[in-house]
Amino acid sequence: MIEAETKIVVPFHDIDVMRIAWHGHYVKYLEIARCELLDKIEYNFPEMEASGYAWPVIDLHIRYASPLNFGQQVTVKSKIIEWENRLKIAYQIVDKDSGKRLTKATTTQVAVDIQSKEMLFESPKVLFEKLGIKP
Ligand SMILES: CC(C)(COP(=O)(O)OP(=O)(O)OC[C@H]1O[C@@H](n2cnc3c(N)ncnc32)[C@H](O)[C@@H]1OP(=O)(O)O)[C@@H](O)C(=O)NCCC(=O)NCCSC(=O)c1cc(O)c2ccccc2c1O
Repeated sequence: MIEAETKIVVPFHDIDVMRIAWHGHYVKYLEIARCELLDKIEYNFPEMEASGYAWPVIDLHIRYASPLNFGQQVTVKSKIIEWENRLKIAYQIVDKDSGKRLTKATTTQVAVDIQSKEMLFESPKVLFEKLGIKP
């Protein structure tokens, strides 16, 4: 399945009074990783828009198992785990050096027809084509 690995160094402007990454910033780390993953299948935002579908995030889950520290080098591993009816991506944030798992997360996106603004209950053919899978 399609996977990506994205390097992030926890920046000073993301840390809180405990010198760990504030929980809200994780959404950006996932977004950066997701864009890299979607670029791999050439179906990131511009291609989605050109295909006639918006893909809003409708669900997000994050398990903050261990904190991310200021300056820590981490790898966000992302992979597509569902595509038939919705686009679900699973993430693991691991320490770059030790490989220790720090965070688990998932996001779910659904296709919305840009013209009609209606949600599709089955993913459009274009996603299957991008994934190299027969619908
Ligand atoms: C809270 C924790 C310190 C608990 O850790 P602990 O290890 O004691 O707990 P668990 O046993 O449940 O383990 C958690 C997780 O780690 C896995 N694990 C444990 N040991 C190992 C090991 N040796 N090797 C590998 N893995 C291990 C274990 O399996 C569990 O994983 P699962 O996925 O299986 O569940 C710790 O969880 C922790 O520090 N978490 C990070 C918390 C964090 O960074 N949160 C975000 C920043 S805090 C923040 O944003 C924030 C916002 C606010 O608005 C606030 C407002 C007011 C006050 C504070 C705020 C605040 O802090």
